[in-house]
Amino acid sequence: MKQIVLASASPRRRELLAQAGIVFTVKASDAEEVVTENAPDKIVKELAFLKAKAVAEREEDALVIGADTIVAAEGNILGKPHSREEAFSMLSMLQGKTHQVYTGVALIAKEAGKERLEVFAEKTDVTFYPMTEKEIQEYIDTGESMDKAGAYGIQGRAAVYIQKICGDYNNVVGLPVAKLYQKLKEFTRR
Ligand SMILES: Cc1cn([C@H]2C[C@H](O)[C@@H](COP(=O)(O)OP(=O)(O)OP(=O)(O)O)O2)c(=O)[nH]c1=O
Repeated sequence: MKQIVLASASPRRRELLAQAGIVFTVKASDAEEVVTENAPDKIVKELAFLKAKAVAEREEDALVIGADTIVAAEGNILGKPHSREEAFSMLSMLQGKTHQVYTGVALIAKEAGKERLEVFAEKTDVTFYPMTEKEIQEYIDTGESMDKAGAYGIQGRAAVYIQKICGDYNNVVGLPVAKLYQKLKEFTRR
């Protein structure tokens, strides 16, 4: 099989892909993340594609994987917070309710001058217990908010506020490895 390249700077995506037993190299994407879509599943697919494309342009014979994660809550699209205040308002929106986490994945295979593309999105519902203002402030103090969509990481201290999830846990952490593995099987068979 041709070389697999993960177009991501995210240590979590790296760990999840390695956990799936996939051998790969990492080349962080410098894609400009410009969104033209409105629906959350379309946004993550668009961004995953842009990230994969930026790396695939520099490859001759490789299968490049790009991914993007966002949170959708009551019509709002939440990416990474830019400030403490923004993190506070995101978590205030999420506490005591159910929201959706979307991860888009783009696969671009380049071989003998030809290019093939597969893009998909996976959704997971996440329900938060209610949080007091003090708990939200204390959570932000942990420093776990800033590099994560929706200002929380299910895999860290925020775990104590997760009442339930419906769907793939790994999708929330940033990469739906099970679906990706299935898609990779199909993709490399073709
Ligand atoms: C909701 C949630 C998000 N996240 C993370 C996954 C993503 O890494 C991040 C969303 O940012 P992304 O822009 O999807 O990815 P990234 O900038 O971290 O990495 P790259 O673009 O180089 O691939 O939020 C968690 O780790 N845990 C969670 O519970």
